[in-house]
Amino acid sequence: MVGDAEDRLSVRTIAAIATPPGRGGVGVVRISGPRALAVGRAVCGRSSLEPRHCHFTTFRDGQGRALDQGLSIYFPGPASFTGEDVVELHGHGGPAVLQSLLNAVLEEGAEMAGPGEFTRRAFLNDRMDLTQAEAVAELIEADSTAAARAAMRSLEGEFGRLVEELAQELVNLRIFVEGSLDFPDEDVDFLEEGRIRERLEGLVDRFARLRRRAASGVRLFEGFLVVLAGRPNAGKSSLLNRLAGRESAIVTERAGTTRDILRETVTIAGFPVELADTAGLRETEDLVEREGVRRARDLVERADLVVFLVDAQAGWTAEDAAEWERLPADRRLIVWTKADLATPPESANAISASGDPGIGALEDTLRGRLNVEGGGDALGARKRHLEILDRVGADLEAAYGTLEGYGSGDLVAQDLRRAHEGLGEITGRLHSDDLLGRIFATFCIGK
Ligand SMILES: Nc1nc2c(c(=O)[nH]1)N(C=O)[C@@H](CNc1ccc(C(=O)N[C@@H](CCC(=O)O)C(=O)O)cc1)CN2
Ligand SMILES: Nc1nc2c(ncn2[C@@H]2O[C@H](COP(=O)(O)OP(=O)(O)OP(=O)(O)O)[C@@H](O)[C@H]2O)c(=O)[nH]1
Ligand SMILES: [Mg+2]
Repeated sequence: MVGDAEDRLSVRTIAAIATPPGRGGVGVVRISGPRALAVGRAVCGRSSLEPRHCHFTTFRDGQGRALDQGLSIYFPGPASFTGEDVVELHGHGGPAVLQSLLNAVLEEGAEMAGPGEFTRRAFLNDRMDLTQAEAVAELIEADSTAAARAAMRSLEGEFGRLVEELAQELVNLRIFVEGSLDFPDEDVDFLEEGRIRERLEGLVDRFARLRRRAASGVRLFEGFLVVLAGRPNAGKSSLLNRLAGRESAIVTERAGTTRDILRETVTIAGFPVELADTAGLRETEDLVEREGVRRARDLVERADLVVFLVDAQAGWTAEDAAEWERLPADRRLIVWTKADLATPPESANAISASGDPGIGALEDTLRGRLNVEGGGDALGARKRHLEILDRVGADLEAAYGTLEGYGSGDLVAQDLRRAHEGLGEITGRLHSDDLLGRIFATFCIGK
């Protein structure tokens, strides 16, 4: 018991300003750890704080100087955000007053929290799994309601639950396959009895659906890069301005107007899309323009989609054909411009500054090509998750392939074990200090 008490006290009591820097109506200092109540009582000058009640208090420093008036709340562990004793001081939201409140708390023995340390503790105290802890950060980072909704699905545990369900099914399969290894003579029977093949098929399907929903969630945060490319004067800058809804780029009748890359972010079906206007593609002696063309060609390589604009009046030239051939074949789209001056080929994507055809059809085409329709069931996720899901997917495919091939239980078992371990890294069932360090380092202090 003495050991327990010592363990408990060796845990640092942490504190930080939980509200963003700057001025606001209210600002919050949060304290968590074994000494939270003692620290809170001292700063609030009260001998008691009733659990989960709001108290109106004058906060004071060690010399009894009044710092602020506010509300204090005590959440006894484990029924708190971190699972530890938590005290919150809700003061006024000014930088100096909050800093003085935090200083008083630190003087009473609390220590400054590191980035994400509150949420890290919530995870380590089993208040949430790793997908939920990461969803807290995603929810805070979300810039669109669609992204926030996806983060909320993960915060409520949907992502973690789906991963756990798949992991459970993997356990069941592993029991059958590894069981078959102990009885090599009955190899085939064991595998037959467990209907391993159908179940693995089902697992691969469910897994692919989860992968798609997580990828959609990552996209909601990271967005798409759409590059407007084409010959000089094709109308790239004009299109950028129309899609952005403002006169962002210089438009003139002179070919070679744009040299720098110009970026505007728009929202398509809830996804952030970065549009990049680029220098018209051509060989040129002009030093500045040549650098612009080089940058345009570089950016095209990183685009999720290249919209290749062709001047309908000038028609499809040999130069257009040559430039089109240089674009990545699976990520390019032709759009005819200046449809008010000449008729583009039938059923081609066409736009015109005159408004007929308008930009609505092009936006629909972009939606389709970027495949954003599936955003409605997105799960808040990060690149880290996709990397793991890709690895696990490859393991499952390998297991299936082996089973199809010659049914060696040994290799199948190995692949399934690897897949199972991968899923553990998502929820944090398997975690290292190093992994947690990398994840929580990206959080803000006070979270
Ligand atoms: N003032 C304040 N607002 C906040 C937070 C906070 O820490 N403080 N949060 C921080 O991110 C979020 C809310 N998260 C929280 C999660 C759990 C508990 C909590 O006390 N849980 C207990 C009791 C639950 C209950 O009464 O039903 C528990 O789970 O046992 C509190 C906040 C957003 N708003
Ligand atoms: N009539 C008509 N003129 C257009 C249309 N789109 C662009 N233009 C004109 O075409 C000229 C070139 O347009 P820009 O948008 O600057 O073309 P760009 O592709 O950015 O050209 P560079 O920056 O030189 O590569 C300007 O005079 C525009 O007003 C259109 O749909 N109809
Ligand atoms: Mg331009």
